[in-house]
Amino acid sequence: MNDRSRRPQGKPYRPRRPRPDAVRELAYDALRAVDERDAYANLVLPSLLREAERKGGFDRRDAALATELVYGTLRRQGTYDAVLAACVDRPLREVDPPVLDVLALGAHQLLGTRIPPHAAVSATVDLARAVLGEGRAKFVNAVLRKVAAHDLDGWLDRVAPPYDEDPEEHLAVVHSHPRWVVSALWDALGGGRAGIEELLAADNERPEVTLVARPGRATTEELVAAAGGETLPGRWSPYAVRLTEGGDPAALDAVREGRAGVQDEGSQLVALALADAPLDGPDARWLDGCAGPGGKAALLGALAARRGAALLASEKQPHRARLVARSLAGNPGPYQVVTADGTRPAWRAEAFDRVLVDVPCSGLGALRRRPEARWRRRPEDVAAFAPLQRGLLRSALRAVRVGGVVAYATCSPHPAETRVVVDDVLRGRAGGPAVPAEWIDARPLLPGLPGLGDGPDVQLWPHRHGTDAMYLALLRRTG
Ligand SMILES: C[S@@+](CC[C@H](N)C(=O)[O-])C[C@H]1O[C@@H](n2cnc3c(N)ncnc32)[C@H](O)[C@@H]1O
Repeated sequence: MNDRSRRPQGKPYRPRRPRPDAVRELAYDALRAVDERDAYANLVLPSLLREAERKGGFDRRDAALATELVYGTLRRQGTYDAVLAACVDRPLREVDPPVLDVLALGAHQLLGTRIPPHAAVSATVDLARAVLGEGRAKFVNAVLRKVAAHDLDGWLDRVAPPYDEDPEEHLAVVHSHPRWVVSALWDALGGGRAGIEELLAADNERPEVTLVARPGRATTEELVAAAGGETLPGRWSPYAVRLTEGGDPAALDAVREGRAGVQDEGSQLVALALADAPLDGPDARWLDGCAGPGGKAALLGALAARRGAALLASEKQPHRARLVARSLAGNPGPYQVVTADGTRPAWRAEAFDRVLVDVPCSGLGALRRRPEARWRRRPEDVAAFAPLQRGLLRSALRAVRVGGVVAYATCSPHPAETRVVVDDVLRGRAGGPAVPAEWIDARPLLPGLPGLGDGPDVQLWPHRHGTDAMYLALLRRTG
């Protein structure tokens, strides 16, 4: 008698259809949202995690694994695509996107984690059965068995061209960046192979969560005590605390009450350098012309309050202006939040003593924070920002009084968004009159930071400074 004949009469046979484990199912849902709806992983994942925790049976370790699977799969997508292309007998663009997402999730478990290979394959095939069906699960199984034949280094030897033959393509595959991004970052950084490799590797690391204790509102000691031991002081900013074990910043009272916030040290340094730039004459009116969502505005507001200065925080997008208002709520000194287009300002010329314009940009300096961003950006995006960046800088220079200081900042190191924009505006190139202004050497305003180059502007780097790749130019209006 075989097993089949022993089944109780009347109960229909159902092939085994195991439930995939909840962690992988959640990771797959996040990858689909990023792929299908252009969602941002750092927004979609927390909401999926909250939902899973609400339903129960999903603990902190599950959340950590799901986060690692989603972020790692997205960051390493370029490398995994090269590996998968070698294991699939048709072009990857002919493979359905949901199947590719499952394959990439499996490849990450096999090549980028310590999950044992048999567990990585079987858990991913279970997921495939549930979300793709039996036929495609067999395909997933066959492909992942091929992927499992080598470790990551073994695959890189096979799929990346030798560095000597094609350095940019080699780095693109090994460090999982689009080739044009490798090229752009290398141009901006300069130097040889070691530096660019360190930068690309830093982009693939999960950044520490850094907090800012807004001066006069919270102290770093308070944050360290509340965070419970797993912290380090900031590398450069006296107001920074690093949560070395991650942790949940929203659980801290100071963060919930807006007295502290989550803020990369690079962003803190931009606000501090503007506040500390030498100034003759009055120092009473400060402007943040591109304030949303409000991180730098909140630090500037606290610094301005200590000096008896007032801050005007302006933002074009109404929903982002609301976020600015939230981040400034409770600021101890005078401030106002307005919704305004910074290129057609609602304020008088020469009304301010210090002005920040942290302009919209390609974000190539913050790739470690947004794992999918590098695959979404296109080379033409970089040039597309330039007219707006020039317009905002010109308006900022008109808004500041003679002798006052403007800080121009980007979270991109691309010269077309940084030095070229500033030079164009100072020289009256690219469609606008020259505004009389001179450079201020920004380097002494970032004390202790190594490798700041020849100045007068400053470019920060993740691999050198542990910050996002923020750019800062400081200018003084001269006429
Ligand atoms: C890089 S973000 C600023 C980040 C902000 N300084 C912070 O630290 O939270 C640039 C901001 O400029 C805003 N923006 C874009 N075009 C603008 C314009 N014409 N005038 C004013 N703000 C603008 C964007 O909506 C975005 O919120």
